[in-house]
Amino acid sequence: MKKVRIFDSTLRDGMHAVSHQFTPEDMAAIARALDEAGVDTIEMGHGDGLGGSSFQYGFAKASDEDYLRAVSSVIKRAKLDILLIPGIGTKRDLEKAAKYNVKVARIATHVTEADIGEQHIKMAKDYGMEAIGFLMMAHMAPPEKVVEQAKLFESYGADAVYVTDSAGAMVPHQVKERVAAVKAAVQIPVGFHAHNNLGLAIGNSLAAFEAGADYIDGTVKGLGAGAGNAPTEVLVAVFDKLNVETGVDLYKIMDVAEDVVTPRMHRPQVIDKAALTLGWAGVYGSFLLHTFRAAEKFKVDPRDILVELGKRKTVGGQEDLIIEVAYQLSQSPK
Ligand SMILES: C[C@H](O)CC(=O)C(=O)O
Ligand SMILES: [Mn+2]
Repeated sequence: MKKVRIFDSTLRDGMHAVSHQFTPEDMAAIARALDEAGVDTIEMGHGDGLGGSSFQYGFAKASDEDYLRAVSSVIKRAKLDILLIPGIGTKRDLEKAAKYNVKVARIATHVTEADIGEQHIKMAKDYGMEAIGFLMMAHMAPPEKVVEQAKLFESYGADAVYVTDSAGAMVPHQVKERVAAVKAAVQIPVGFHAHNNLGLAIGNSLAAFEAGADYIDGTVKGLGAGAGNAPTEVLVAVFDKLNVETGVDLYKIMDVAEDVVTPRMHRPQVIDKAALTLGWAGVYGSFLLHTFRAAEKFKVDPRDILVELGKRKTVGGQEDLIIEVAYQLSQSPK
């Protein structure tokens, strides 16, 4: 029987959908339920990774350490995972994570900037963690470039590498081309992380699996940045129909969705016009909340801001440009 490893990021990407306001108790309740359902790997933390709680990225309800303590104390089977963007998270954050039995560190860089993750991959390995390179905004680079960058991560000692559709901007053939090219070029497992801005998160995840992806990301109820991610419970059902082993109990993960996560959601996870614009314009998912705030402040249509950010090919870390774009749009003649 074929197998796929499911990474659930409800407690990390899902934090974007609740403005990073899950409490440590919320996280512990969801983590316990995911663990009992058989999810292989559970990612947690601020939506922008360790160290993300800040004026720039939005303050979380609690500190990284409070979340780590709460979640690590309830997990029995699953591997605990964190995401770290070099520059937002630091060595000290990794050190903290190691103290709380974190087993997997995903080091996230823009798709053309794997080199800024070299030290962090090595540090994570030194802490005995599984270290994974996470190439964000993969739609912005052609397959050859994604391969070049994946090979860099492999050369730094990464245990796996991800093709990440941060903007939910890819259609299935683009996912297949990138995943298949990376799979053919590296010796390590390849993962795929979808966003649902074009309604393709499940379809793209399947395309990735068919192209050879070994690891697939989901979040319960699809909770995540923009229109969210591939819903874990749907992934489990679909893989089951295809006779692909996930290790996750389907009824239990459905129950996690309905009984544990839904009551804690701030709004339904839908493809609204802003999220659809993110996918269509190819803009970074975590820009959405900042865009709403700027649109409100400068009285402009959030879609105009997103389209302009797409034209300027903005990447994670350029959040301050959102204000600038909103201001400029508010000054331009109607
Ligand atoms: C920090 C981002 O939210 C990482 C991620 O999940 C993505 O790029 O997608
Ligand atoms: Mn994401």
